[in-house]
Amino acid sequence: MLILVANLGSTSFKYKLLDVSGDLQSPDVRPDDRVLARGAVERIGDASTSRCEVTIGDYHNESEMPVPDHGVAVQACLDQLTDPQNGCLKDAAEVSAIGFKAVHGGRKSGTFLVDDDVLDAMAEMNAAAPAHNPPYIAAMKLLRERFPDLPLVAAFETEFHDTIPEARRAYAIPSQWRQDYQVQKWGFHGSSHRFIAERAAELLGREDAKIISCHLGGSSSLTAIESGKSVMTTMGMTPQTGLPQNNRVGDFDPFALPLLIERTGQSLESLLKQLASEGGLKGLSERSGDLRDIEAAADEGDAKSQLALSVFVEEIRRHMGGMIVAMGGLDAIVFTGGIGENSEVVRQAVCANLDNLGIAIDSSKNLNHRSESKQSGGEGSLHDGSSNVQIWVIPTNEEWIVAKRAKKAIGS
Ligand SMILES: Nc1ncnc2c1ncn2[C@@H]1O[C@H](COP(=O)(O)OP(=O)(O)O)[C@@H](O)[C@H]1O
Ligand SMILES: CC(=O)OP(=O)(O)O
Ligand SMILES: [Mg+2]
Repeated sequence: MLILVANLGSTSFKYKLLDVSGDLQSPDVRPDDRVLARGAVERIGDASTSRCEVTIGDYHNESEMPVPDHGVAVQACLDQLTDPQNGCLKDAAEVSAIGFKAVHGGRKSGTFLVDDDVLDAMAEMNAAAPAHNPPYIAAMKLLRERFPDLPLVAAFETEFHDTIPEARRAYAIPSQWRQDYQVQKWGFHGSSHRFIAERAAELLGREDAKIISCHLGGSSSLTAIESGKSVMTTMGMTPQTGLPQNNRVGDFDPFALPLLIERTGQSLESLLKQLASEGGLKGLSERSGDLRDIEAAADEGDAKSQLALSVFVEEIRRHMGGMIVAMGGLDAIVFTGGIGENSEVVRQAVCANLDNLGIAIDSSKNLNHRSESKQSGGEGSLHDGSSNVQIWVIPTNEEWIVAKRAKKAIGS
């Protein structure tokens, strides 16, 4: 049984075609062995450097081409998959469903077959998730047109956080806003944090561990996980909140807005647009929302890029502290996502000087992680022998979680 999973990130488009036959709970199941095809387009919107990569069976190709938006990326990947020579989707009937790592469904939090009501629910949240929901809706419509007989499944990112206690979900606002308009901390990156919860339990050899999952990428969030369940997360009502994002603001005081309207003469709409596309790491560095560019510039002494890096790290540490107290301890920190998996600079700075809390990173393991974890697909531990808390890098596999959820949603 095959499921195609589409993952439209804020800066990327990734897909995997997965074989989900048989009992997926069995300990013998290895998600990496189930991938029949995968593809990724990075740096979407950064036309000069967008990178496309595709692997279908033994066929592998990497190229650079301008990819201005997710629509072009989805179309390019569909062309690869249906390519008469190397494609593996020549016959759509071979695929049982297309799963989407959908972001904000508002009144719909869970996993659903995509119908007009689901598309409407997502559209109602466009203003809350402007970088995410519109491209998902467009991709769902495109794929529905292209493969009218295939069920489409939306696996919303908020579902994993349904277990967070109310005291950590409620904003201190008039309670009617929460009751009537669901203004609350929803949390996102649920598929990634769930994958980390499952894989970390295997690696630690226990189900009851207290874990901080650091998903750091184009969008970033931390989640505190206790016994496999989300108990606290950094993103709130929308994926603009929590940590500074690539070009979205992160936590911010809404009362700066009336002041800015008064002093700049700009409209609320224009200021919100800037907070959602000119803020975050891009706003701080005035250079780029991509950490690779920021690290390179910081290295050359660029003060704004150095500040962007420091703010990002300080925010991660601030939330980590809150999570350790909320859980009453910590067994493991896991780094994942494009930044978490690749940036030794961020991992080192996040874990620095925490010996008093029993957290000690082995700097040389951290520095050499990329070259030494090739055999294990990028997975590996970074903690020093003296550390009470384990530190891991675990490449995320959001597509695997979405595929499992989609399989259930179509009743298989
Ligand atoms: N080698 C690297 N070093 C540092 N940061 C990296 C590296 N590779 C990717 N990144 C960061 O990861 C981000 C992409 O992360 P990813 O999780 O794939 O994003 P998303 O799903 O949000 O689009 C890039 O924007 C960049 O900031
Ligand atoms: C919130 C979310 O899913 O973010 P991204 O896909 O950009 O990582
Ligand atoms: Mg992502």
